[in-house]
Amino acid sequence: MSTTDHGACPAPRGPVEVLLRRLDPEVPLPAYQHPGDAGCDLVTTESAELAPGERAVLPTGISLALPDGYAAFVHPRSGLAARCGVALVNAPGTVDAGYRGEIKVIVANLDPREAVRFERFDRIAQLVVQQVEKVRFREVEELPTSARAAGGFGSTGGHAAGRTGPEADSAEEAGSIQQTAAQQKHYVAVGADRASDLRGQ
Ligand SMILES: O=c1ccn([C@H]2C[C@H](O)[C@@H](COP(=O)(O)OP(=O)(O)OP(=O)(O)O)O2)c(=O)[nH]1
Repeated sequence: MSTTDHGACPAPRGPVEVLLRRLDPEVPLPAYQHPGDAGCDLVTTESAELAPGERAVLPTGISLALPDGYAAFVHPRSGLAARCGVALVNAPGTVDAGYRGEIKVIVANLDPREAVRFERFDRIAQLVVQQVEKVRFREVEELPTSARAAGGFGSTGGHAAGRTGPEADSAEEAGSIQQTAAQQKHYVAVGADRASDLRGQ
């Protein structure tokens, strides 16, 4: 469909070709699960077990040559995060266009009580490839004004705005302890799905 058929909507772009090398001959190629998905899944080629609070750097068995002007970002999988407490320590990990080494995933088990186990070829993260701008910094004495100015870190209200003094802090603390107990009940309820989420079944 051309641009004129849709008014202001640009025509969809075709996929960008990215050169990929398998470092493990059996590793499946990263694949998008659904049309329209932003990320394709990365698997671990090594099994691993992480105790609560432990982290590991897991190999994916692939390396890439991204075109200039692109980068790939290693993002967490929300199902693993919600069901197992698995996070990526450096999320999102940045894979530079010039990097030719194996892509690795730095996983951490944030669950306070349960270990998490990854088997070979479990899907542990997703890779989002994006165009990135190269900028040239120009130093100035003063920046142009803006509506937000230097406001940040809760300046528009909400959770962080309440934490202003010792009393507010202890009320927050009591609230968060209650919340943790409620969350732990929820973890037990969803725990049965932990294994299936790793494999996406
Ligand atoms: O989650 C990640 C993050 C990075 N990398 C690879 C690709 C990236 O191009 C390279 C370097 O990453 P980064 O620049 O984040 O690391 P650094 O600690 O700044 O190291 P360096 O000094 O090598 O740039 O490591 C991964 O495989 N997985």
